[in-house]
Amino acid sequence: MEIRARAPGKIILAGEHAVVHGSAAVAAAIDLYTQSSHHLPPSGEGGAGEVEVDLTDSGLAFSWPCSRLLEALGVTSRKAELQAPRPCSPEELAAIARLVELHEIPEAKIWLSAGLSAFLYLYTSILGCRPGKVVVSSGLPMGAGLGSSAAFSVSLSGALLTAAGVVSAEGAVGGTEWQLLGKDHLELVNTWAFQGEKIIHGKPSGIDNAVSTFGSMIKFKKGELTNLKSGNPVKMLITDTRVGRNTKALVAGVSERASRHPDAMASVFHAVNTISEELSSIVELAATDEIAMTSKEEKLAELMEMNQGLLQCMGVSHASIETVLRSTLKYNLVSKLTGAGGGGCVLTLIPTLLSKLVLEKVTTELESHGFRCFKVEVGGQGLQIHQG
Ligand SMILES: Nc1ncnc2c1ncn2[C@@H]1O[C@H](COP(=O)(O)OP(=O)(O)O)[C@@H](O)[C@H]1O
Ligand SMILES: C[C@@](O)(CCOP(=O)(O)O)CC(=O)O
Ligand SMILES: [Mg+2]
Repeated sequence: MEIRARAPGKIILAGEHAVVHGSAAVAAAIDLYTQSSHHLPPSGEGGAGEVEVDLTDSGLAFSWPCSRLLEALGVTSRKAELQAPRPCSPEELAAIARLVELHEIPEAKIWLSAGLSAFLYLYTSILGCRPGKVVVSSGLPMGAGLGSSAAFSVSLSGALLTAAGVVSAEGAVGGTEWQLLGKDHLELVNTWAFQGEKIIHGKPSGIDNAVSTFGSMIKFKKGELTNLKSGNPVKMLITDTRVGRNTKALVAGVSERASRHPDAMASVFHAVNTISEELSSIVELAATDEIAMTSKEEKLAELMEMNQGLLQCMGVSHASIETVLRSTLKYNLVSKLTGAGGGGCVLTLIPTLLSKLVLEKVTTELESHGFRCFKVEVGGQGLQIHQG
């Protein structure tokens, strides 16, 4: 029996980093997914066998004998904890890191070790040291600000909790083979995925796993989520600068700056909070004619521009991001980084009245710098399950 779960990536329209320090942020799911499938071993294998994970995007697969996992971690899945995950303790994380180190990961792919640790934690906590195989594949660029770490944790948690019989799919997603979970089950998946994000990010706000689990467009503040009903479709061009970076290090860098300049950074975070609040009410306005639409888009663009300035204050912009900003500004288009910054992806707001020709020109110019441009659908479904 195979259980598949797919979870979307996200864009952050306003509020990244500041959201870690309690400000509001606005994010939306995008139609690029990470898929995890869990395969049960043939019945009767009992406690023997292996736990295997195939990370198809990196072309690497890893396995651990169940006896080795049991010896290192003990029986970690306990029924009561399935409903209320306990955070991974430093001792457990160290034991997991030693299990990851048993495999020689090529230096060029060492960033995978955080994802592997999250996998081992989620697998053994949810299914214990039982044999099984998980295959992960993703349409998201990794480490580029589109929330691949959260989509990884959400899809894994969804597949493993379904395999454990703790959550189950109910309604079908119209015209597809995918099914949705009810609200309580989604809440539980989200709580588990947050533990995975903690292993990968260190100190996540929880916004990425929340939007990947629940989908749609959301405002998120201090763990509280508000669904936003976008009055008109929001069109964004995404530019991947292809400059690799690591969210954990960038989040830690902002916290260090905040401890060096607590008052100045508190003002920056406060300003971001105001921008996110304003942006969230503007996206909900339904503009019914061209004049109203243009005015709405101008306001959104201005708020994005202000947010980008504050992200520069936090020290998370990058020369490649600045190149995108300059290139798009030539065409009167506003951009901001999305996610942790330091490279990765940049959003450009595409006004409804923008001609195809201008869009082509700006895309060609961005691609001439070696960047990759693509358009995404914003605000779609969150976690989806397929059993069969
Ligand atoms: N499909 C995947 N397979 C293996 N690891 C993954 C996958 N997706 C994400 N990860 C883990 O998440 C990390 C990237 O997370 P992060 O730095 O937060 O960037 P982002 O979430 O913006 O893509 C990777 O280095 C890896 O450890
Ligand atoms: C910088 C931050 O706000 C978003 C990080 O997103 P990503 O991992 O770069 O996709 C961190 C967080 O909210 O947990
Ligand atoms: Mg991430």
